[in-house]
Amino acid sequence: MIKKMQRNGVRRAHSLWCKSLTHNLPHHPSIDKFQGRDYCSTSNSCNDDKSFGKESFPWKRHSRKVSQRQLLFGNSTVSGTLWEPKHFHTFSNDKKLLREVPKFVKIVEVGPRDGLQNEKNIVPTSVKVELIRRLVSAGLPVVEATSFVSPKWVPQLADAKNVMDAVNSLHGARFPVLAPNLKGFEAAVSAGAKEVAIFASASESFSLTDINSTIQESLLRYRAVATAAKEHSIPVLEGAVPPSKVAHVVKELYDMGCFEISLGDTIGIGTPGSVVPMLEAVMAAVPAEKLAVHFHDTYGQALANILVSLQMGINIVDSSVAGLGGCPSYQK
Ligand SMILES: CC(C)(COP(=O)([O-])OP(=O)([O-])OC[C@H]1O[C@@H](n2cnc3c(N)ncnc32)[C@H](O)[C@@H]1OP(=O)([O-])[O-])[C@@H](O)C(=O)NCCC(=O)NCCSC(=O)C[C@@](C)(O)CC(=O)[O-]
Repeated sequence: MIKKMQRNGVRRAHSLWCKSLTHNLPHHPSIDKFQGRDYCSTSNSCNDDKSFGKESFPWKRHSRKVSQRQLLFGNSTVSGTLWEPKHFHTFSNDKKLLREVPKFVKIVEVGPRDGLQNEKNIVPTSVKVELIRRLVSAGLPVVEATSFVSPKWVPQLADAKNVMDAVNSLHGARFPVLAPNLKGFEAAVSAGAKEVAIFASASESFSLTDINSTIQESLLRYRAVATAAKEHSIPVLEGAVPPSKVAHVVKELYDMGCFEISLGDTIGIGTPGSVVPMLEAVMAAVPAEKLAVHFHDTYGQALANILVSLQMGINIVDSSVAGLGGCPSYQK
């Protein structure tokens, strides 16, 4: 996101913001990156994408061989809804467009979790904690602090308990953590977490790669987490990923009691042309106020995607400090 902002000429405001957060943090390659020495990071990087298995991704970048019209109307599940005449009318002729953007937008900062989970070098706990402290003092109301996932799968966040021990003494923000199963949920609760986020994929192949289970198995697992969370009065968020079955998975998670569902374009291939129909489908199943969006700027589309989401009534947006981010299961 930050990279895109730089290209659009608003670098100063944002690089100052990032710098104030990361200035004087102990020397570490990941932190050096925040400080501008190397912005080409993880899944937000300029590297090319790859697909998962044989499943087709409606959000996936289309081949350049198809015509522009096919690009927009392609035969995927997201075909062309944005660009039907009614949408042209709404988006290009309606002078009230900007007034339709929500008056209040909540930013959910996921850098310490999504950003650092994919760093090659493991960031020391003290640096993570200092970063979180600075994000809170910058005024961010929600900072995803870490993940209680298997350290074999994500060694970068193996210090989740220690991070939470330190974060528990910080005030002024909420600190949700990720939990992929009951084991993670229980560890999160004993470490003092007050909110957990679960993450389900709408893609079978991605689900297998990321959490070693089918979508159905993951939903069963999450039902157990949601039930345990209700018993502890702990709110559950959800970070869903890609394409075709998004609305179905989102509805399942909503019915399970998730209070907020973040729609993640994990590999950064979303464009307004795919985001609008995806949101239309999801918003037909779940109220807009329950939804958040989570974009990666891999191909420079994050700001455009955020804008159309705001215009459609979404008012919760995930951010990641310095544009860090990426999913360890998705390696280029
Ligand atoms: C889900 C599992 C655990 C399945 O992994 P598995 O290997 O199938 O698990 P298992 O149940 O067979 O257990 C294997 C071992 O892991 C342990 N284990 C089991 N669970 C836990 C736990 N919670 N915490 C700590 N340890 C755990 C368990 O105790 C056992 O230990 P052993 O007996 O071998 O010593 C694994 O696949 C996993 O941890 N995956 C996490 C992957 C991940 O974090 N991905 C990134 C998050 S998603 C994301 O970034 C996208 C998002 C949300 O940001 C949106 C966007 O970016 O767009």
